[in-house]
Amino acid sequence: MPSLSHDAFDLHSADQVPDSYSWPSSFLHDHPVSAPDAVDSIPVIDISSPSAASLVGAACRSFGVFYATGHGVPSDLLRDVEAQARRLFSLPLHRKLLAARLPGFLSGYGRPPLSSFFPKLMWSEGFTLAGDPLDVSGNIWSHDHSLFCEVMEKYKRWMKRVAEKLLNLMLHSMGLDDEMTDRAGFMKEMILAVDALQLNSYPPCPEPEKAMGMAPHTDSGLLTVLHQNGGARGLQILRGENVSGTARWVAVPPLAGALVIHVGDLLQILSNGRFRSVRHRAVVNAAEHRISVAYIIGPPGHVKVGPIRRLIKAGQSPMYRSVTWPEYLAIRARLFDKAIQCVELPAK
Ligand SMILES: C=C1C[C@]23C[C@@]1(O)CC[C@H]2[C@@]12CCC[C@@](C)(C(=O)O1)[C@H]2[C@@H]3C(=O)O
Ligand SMILES: O=C(O)CCC(=O)C(=O)O
Ligand SMILES: [Fe+2]
Repeated sequence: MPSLSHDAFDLHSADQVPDSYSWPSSFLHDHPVSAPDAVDSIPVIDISSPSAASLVGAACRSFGVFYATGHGVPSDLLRDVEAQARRLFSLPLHRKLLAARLPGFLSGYGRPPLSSFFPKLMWSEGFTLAGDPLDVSGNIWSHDHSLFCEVMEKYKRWMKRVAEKLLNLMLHSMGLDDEMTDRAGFMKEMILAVDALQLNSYPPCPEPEKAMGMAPHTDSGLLTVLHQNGGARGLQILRGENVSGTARWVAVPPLAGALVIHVGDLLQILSNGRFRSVRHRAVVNAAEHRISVAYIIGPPGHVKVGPIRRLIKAGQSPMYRSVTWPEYLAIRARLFDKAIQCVELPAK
C-alpha cells in the first residue's frame, strides 16, 4: 500500500482500496442496477433532423438525459480531447499537484466540490478548466502546453455551438419560438454564457465493488455535454426516483460518436419543472482507465434564471424563484442536493 496520505493518494499505484475510499454497500447498492430495456432505453436523437425539437423535449421531460448524434463535432477533435486529457492525467501525481485547485477558485486539479458532501473519497481525479486552459496546464508544463490549450479551446468552441443548438431545440420543444426567447432576452444573454470543462479520470480499481467513481449528483448548470471514451462503461442515471419503490440505476454506456446530454438544475428552473435535472453517478471497473470530459454551461453570472413566464399557464404560479448561477452554486455549496428545494416557491 503506498504510504502517501489519502489527500495525495495515487490511485494508479493502489493494489487495494483503502478504508477512506471504501463506500458502505448500503450506499453503493441503494437501488438495483438495470441494463437498459425497452422502458429505460436512453433516447438517441439526431439533433440535425427536422424532428429533433420534439424528440429532445420528450427526452428532457421523461429521462433528463439523451444521446445526441448529428452534432457535427469532428471525430478527430473528440479523439484529440480525450488524448490530451489522458496525457495530463498520466503525469506523476506531484506534477498534477502543481495545478492543485486553490481555495475559492474553480479551476485546477483536485476533488470536485461535491466530494465534501460524502464521508468517503471518490475513485477519480479531475481537472476543472473554468477559464483559460493555460491557467491550469501552464503550471504543469512550462513549454509543452500549447497543443493541450489549442485542443481544449477548440473543443470548448464546438461545445458552445452544440449547447446553443440544444438550448434552442429545448426552448422550441416547449413552444417558444426565436422571437419569444429573444424577447425574454435569454438566448441573447447566452452569447456571454459561462462554461467549464471538467476532465474526469477513473483509474482501474483493484476492488471496484467497494469504490465509487463519482458520487450521485445532478449538475447545476443549464445543461452538460458529456464525452466518454469508447471502451469503458461507468455512467449511470437514476430512473423512477419520484415513484416510490421503482428507482433503479440505468447504465449509459458509451455510444460511438454520440455525446451524452444531461439536463441541469437551472434548466429545470427555467422550464418551470417541465424538464427534470437527472441524478447520475459513475462507477469504476478493474480493467480500464476511463476518461470523461464534461462541458457544463450556464448563463452569465449577472443573469437571473427563473421560470420563463410564457410557460406558466393562466392561474398557475411559478414553481421556483429566480437565481443567478453564482447564487445557486453558493446555495449548493451549503445544501448540495437540497438546493433545488431551497429555491422552490410554495404552490398558491
Ligand atoms: C461550474 C461548475 C459546475 C460544477 C462546479 C463548478 O464550479 C466546476 C465543477 C463542476 C462539477 C463537476 C463534477 C460534478 C459537480 C457537481 C461538481 O462537484 O463539480 C459539478 C458542479 C456543478 O454542476 O454544480
Ligand atoms: O464520468 C462521468 O460519466 C460522469 C461525470 C460527471 O457527472 C460530471 O463531470 O459532472
Ligand atoms: Fe455530473
